[in-house]
Amino acid sequence: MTLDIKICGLKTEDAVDKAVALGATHIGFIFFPKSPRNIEPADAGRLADRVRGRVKIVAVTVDADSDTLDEIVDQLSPDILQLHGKESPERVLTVKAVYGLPVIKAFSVREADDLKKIDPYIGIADRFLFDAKPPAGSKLPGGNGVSFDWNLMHLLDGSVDYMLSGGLNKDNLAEAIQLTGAPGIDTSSGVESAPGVKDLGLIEAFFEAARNAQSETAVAGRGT
Ligand SMILES: O=C(O)c1ccccc1NCC(=O)[C@H](O)[C@H](O)COP(=O)(O)O
Repeated sequence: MTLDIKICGLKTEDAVDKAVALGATHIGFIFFPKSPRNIEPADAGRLADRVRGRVKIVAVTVDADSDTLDEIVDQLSPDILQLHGKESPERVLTVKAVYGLPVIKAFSVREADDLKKIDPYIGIADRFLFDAKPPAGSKLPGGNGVSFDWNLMHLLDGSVDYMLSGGLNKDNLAEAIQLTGAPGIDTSSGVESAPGVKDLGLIEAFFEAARNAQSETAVAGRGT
């Protein structure tokens, strides 16, 4: 099985081009004004047009109202909506019905009980994204560059499709993949030189780490 790789919080042509050239399956644009990765819908649309059809375009929003979502969908034409706030199952159903797009529902994780919070969304959200709880004082529900205890993922029903997220970088990716067997991974801070500033060298190193981790996992899995 190939690993889905999402590079999130893109704001520049060179970072978009690099991520896609290296094999990103998903790229994410952040629509959250407090984020250093926030982008205007029209600017995101122009960036997405460079690579449309070669990668899934993900719009990341946080408890966005309908007018905000209308504008984002109109200007960006995303393939997927990532809901990274406290959206209820009913809201997810409404969003899916109105826009006809799949939804990734994000959850923040610190302890085992946090994984149970997905239960009402099973059969509603198309995929889950597990991120770390924001550190105290953070203004951001995601993109904080912190990880959670990946061992918790062993508690998850194996049929749940998800992306692992939170503080992933070139140095910890192999361990995260080997420990969780995640079908998808997502990073933002781990490929940045400063908050909101993507680093082409770090993007390259992240994909190299992903390639190495996948081949090691395949070799390890062969004899079992
Ligand atoms: O990245 C942000 O600034 C952000 C702001 C508000 C909501 C979500 C946000 N990011 C969503 C993502 O999918 C990130 O890639 C994910 O949280 C992991 O981030 P990081 O720990 O920095 O790799």
